[in-house]
Amino acid sequence: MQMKPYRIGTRGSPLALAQAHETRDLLMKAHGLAEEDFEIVVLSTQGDRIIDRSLSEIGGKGLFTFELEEQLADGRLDFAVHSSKDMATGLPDGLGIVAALEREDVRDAFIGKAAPTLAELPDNAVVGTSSLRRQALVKRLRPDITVVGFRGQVETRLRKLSEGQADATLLAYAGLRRLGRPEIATAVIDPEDFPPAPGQGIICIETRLDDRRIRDFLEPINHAASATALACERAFLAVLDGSCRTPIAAHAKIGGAALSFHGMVLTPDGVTVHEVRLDGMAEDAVTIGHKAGEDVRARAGAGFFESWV
Ligand SMILES: NCc1[nH]cc(CCC(=O)O)c1CC(=O)O
Repeated sequence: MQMKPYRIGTRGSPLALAQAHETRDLLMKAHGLAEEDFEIVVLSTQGDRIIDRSLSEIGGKGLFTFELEEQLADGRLDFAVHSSKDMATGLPDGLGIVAALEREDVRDAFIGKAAPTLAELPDNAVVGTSSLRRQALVKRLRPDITVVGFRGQVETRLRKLSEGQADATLLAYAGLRRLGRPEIATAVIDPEDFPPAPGQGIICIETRLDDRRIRDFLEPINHAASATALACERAFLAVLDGSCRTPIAAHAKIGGAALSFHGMVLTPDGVTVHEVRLDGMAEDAVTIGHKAGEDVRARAGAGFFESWV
């Protein structure tokens, strides 16, 4: 019998809290535990506090995890729940992603005020997004469109839309579903045209790699196909992510023992696109992601990743 409650670290945004609760509920079910057996520890991260600049300007993804990782490393937390999409390519020594939950919808949602879909937006419309990937993919499909920075929680972005700061915005459909707000999407975009960020829609759990007890505790809620897709997409990212300013999309589709990978690297203006598709076995997920990354890197040339830094 566990005497002290398991300490789960999370950020405090409504989406982060929904993800922490989902994880706790799965663990309660898997182990026959009660709510009192868990303590949800909410930490504010730099990424939550700095909302007036884009993430690529202020240093990228580790900003959403640093404070959680500090407390993981020194034992104040047992494990932390994250959106995989927000995880840096390299994690601090001694920490690792040890479980992934079943993937939610992988697609991006379009929230249009001027029109319900990207294709139907009027000429020279304005799209609000601070994601370089979404910016590049939008510009690729609609070069006439102007992209403006848009950060903050869902409610903030909807307010900006209603104030007329943009004609449309894009959000992960997974996030809208987890928040119970899927109906605000006016369209859901085909990932073949608009591939997701590596790890999009996958909740992952980070802990100390040497904590056998916690790793065993988390094992029953790990979703094998999800973990495989995540490993593949992160291997692709690891080859390419010279800087967080590179728009990168990656989607590993798992069907039984087979894996089908689709990746893209773009310039932020969407003009230059390097696309890769690679099929293989799910057990070779990391090799496939790595190979796809090497392929894109070779085609893009060394200068590609430094050209706009
Ligand atoms: N960068 C914020 C973030 N991190 C993860 C999600 C969505 C949930 C997910 O992909 O699992 C979001 C919001 C968004 O992109 O709309």
